Amino acid sequence: MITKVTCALIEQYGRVLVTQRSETMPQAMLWEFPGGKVEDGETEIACLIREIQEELNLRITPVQRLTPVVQKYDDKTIELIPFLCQYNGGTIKLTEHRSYHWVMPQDLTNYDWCPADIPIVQEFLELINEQRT
Ligand SMILES: Nc1nc2c([nH]c(=O)n2[C@H]2C[C@H](O)[C@@H](COP(=O)(O)OP(=O)(O)OP(=O)(O)O)O2)c(=O)[nH]1
Repeated sequence: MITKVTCALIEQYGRVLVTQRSETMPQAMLWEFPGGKVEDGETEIACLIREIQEELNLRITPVQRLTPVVQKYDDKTIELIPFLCQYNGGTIKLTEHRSYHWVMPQDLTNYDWCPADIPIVQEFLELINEQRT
């Protein structure tokens, strides 16, 4: 069974939002793009909007689906589905995470990422470089 998980690359003023998982979550203390598991009967986009509202109190619009990553962990296999997202409003209130940073793209590789996020960071950096050339 593969668990579908969506995650949001929320951009604002040239930075992207990254969140750190708490001590009590699976993949504890690692950095990720916020999001969560798709519920039965829910679309990926509805899931992401709901999760970002619940976890961060932010309103977003997913605008571009990037390449999903299948990752096996000890207890489960996930398909992590990333979306580039537009920030629409709200002030961050953390309900689950330990912390968050707004990060310049060139600094993204300095974080200790959940394994599934590493290819997503790479794809995001390639996209940004294409936009610049
Ligand atoms: N939200 C999110 N989860 C990620 C990312 N990368 C990554 O490996 N994951 C993993 C961590 C978790 O094992 C799973 C997401 O589930 P979740 O965030 O809803 O975790 P949860 O605390 O509800 O987990 P669980 O106890 O119900 O198993 O995907 C990411 O960028 N964003």
